[in-house]
Amino acid sequence: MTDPIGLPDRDPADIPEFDHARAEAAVRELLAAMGEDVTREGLHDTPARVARAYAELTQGLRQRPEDVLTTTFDLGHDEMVLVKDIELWSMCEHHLVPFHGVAHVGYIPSATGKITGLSKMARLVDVYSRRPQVQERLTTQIAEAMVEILEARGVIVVIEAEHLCMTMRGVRKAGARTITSAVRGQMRDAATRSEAMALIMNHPR
Ligand SMILES: Nc1nc2c(ncn2[C@@H]2O[C@H](COP(=O)(O)OP(=O)(O)OP(=O)(O)O)[C@@H](O)[C@H]2O)c(=O)[nH]1
Ligand SMILES: [Zn+2]
Repeated sequence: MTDPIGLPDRDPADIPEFDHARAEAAVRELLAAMGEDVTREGLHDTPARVARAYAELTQGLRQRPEDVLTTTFDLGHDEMVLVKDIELWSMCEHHLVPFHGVAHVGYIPSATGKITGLSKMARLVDVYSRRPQVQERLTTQIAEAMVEILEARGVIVVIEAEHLCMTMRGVRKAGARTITSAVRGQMRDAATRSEAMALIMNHPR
């Protein structure tokens, strides 16, 4: 699969194991750069903890979308399926701080009615969220994977997220939400798209 936003899509098999020793050394350096005393008791296990946390937060780099979208049934269903409000936590690749929000993923199955388990759509969101990301790429990657793996005739992905790099630092605009969408195939038809958007936006908030 090609990455729509500039990155060659790396095969997870080509990505080396998370290098814990290297990450620990880097965290120790970062603490030292802050002026912290890296030998003080409270920080003793911090480099190892942070390394483990980042290994977890970036585990999507080592996962393939096709491995999570495996369960397909052939029900001959050819109407829209939409899973709303899938919680997501990702990490902005500019500042390595979180952005979080929800993803809404809808599709119209292939002509043969190939559908996937609903939880698999949420797993797909995780695969792409647990990487250093920008919201636009995250949105497009989810849509492309749905098209390519499920051969979906139409796909819509809408992500609403708050970026902590805009909230806890920088411009400090708490509550500002960024909305991105990616629409493919039959979901581009005006009527279908507006039906999907109405279902997505009509959430009780
Ligand atoms: N398009 C896009 N921008 C993002 C995303 N996450 C963070 N950013 C932005 O990336 C930009 C990086 O801008 P720079 O000027 O290089 O960095 P900076 O000096 O830290 O910028 P400020 O955040 O404005 O302080 C900022 O405007 C962020 O808001 C994202 O998912 N998509
Ligand atoms: Zn950021």
